[in-house]
Amino acid sequence: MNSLPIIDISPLYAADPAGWPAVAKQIDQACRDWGFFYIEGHPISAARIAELKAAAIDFFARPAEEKLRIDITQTEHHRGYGAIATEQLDPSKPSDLKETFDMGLHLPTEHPDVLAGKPLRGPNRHPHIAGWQALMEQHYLDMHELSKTLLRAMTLALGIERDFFDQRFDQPISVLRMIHYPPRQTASCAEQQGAGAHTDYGCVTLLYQDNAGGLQVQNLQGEWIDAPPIDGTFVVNIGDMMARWSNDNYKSTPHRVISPLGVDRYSMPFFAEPHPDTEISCLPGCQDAAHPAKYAPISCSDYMLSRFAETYAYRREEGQAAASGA
Ligand SMILES: O=C(O)CCC(=O)C(=O)O
Ligand SMILES: [Fe+2]
Repeated sequence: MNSLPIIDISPLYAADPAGWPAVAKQIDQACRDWGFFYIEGHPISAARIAELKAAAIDFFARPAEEKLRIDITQTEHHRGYGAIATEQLDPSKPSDLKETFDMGLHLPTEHPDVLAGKPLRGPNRHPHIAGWQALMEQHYLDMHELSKTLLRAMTLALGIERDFFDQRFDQPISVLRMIHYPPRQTASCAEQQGAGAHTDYGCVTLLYQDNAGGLQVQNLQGEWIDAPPIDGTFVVNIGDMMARWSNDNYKSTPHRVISPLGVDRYSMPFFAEPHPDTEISCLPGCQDAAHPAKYAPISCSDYMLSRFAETYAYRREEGQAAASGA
């Protein structure tokens, strides 16, 4: 087992449900074996992806002072631009050689969640680039729908109500991120990584990667294997919150990015996370007398904040407060 499964999800879009269970079974198996797989046959067009990549190249090439007008470290709601070395995904390595743009569900300042000061709730911060905001907002919605299609397939395999995740992913804290990895400067990857080894915090990640290469996934033997770019696909992986929700039936697998030498790399993960008040407690069907629930229930937002604190120095106090239930 040294290459990730590729699953054609197009039958999930057929009105006739006869083809759904076979796809659900493949997804379920891939989540148990690997926590990682590719999907093809999804509805996101090549033209959309090309437009997004062009937008990413334009934005990240702009002067630092322009990008830093929406500095993520200066916002309460974790939106906007993260300069190189803002994140350190692997604490045993130097900070990540990448820059990022993050957006979420836009909630205006008068929304009750924002007025109540709920973490991760608030307005987006977009660069002033013609067409940018409309493109990103449309893509956010389309990725949200795609993630719900995958989650619905999981409910079939897990034997839970079909709308279990639909309800919980209403008004989500999902994040759409653009990433630019400048070319690696050193021959050895030990001291300079695009993204240090990590597991994702959330439920399901859907990743577009361009054709530069560099994503690696750890297999069961602990070896790093390449997850090469495959045109027209997204790489899907399970995050820690879903591993916890599924009582570790679904795996959250370490991965990293070793940026190529001499080539800029662009990627775009969509991190699907539920509504912040969602209780993450062992899913029905994932526990029995021989396999009791391993994890205490926790709210989605408390879990996310405690994990952010490990990656971003500037969010540490808030994360410690969440972890201690303050
Ligand atoms: O850029 C990539 O290919 C992967 C990024 C990633 O793993 C992350 O942002 O969590
Ligand atoms: Fe990741």
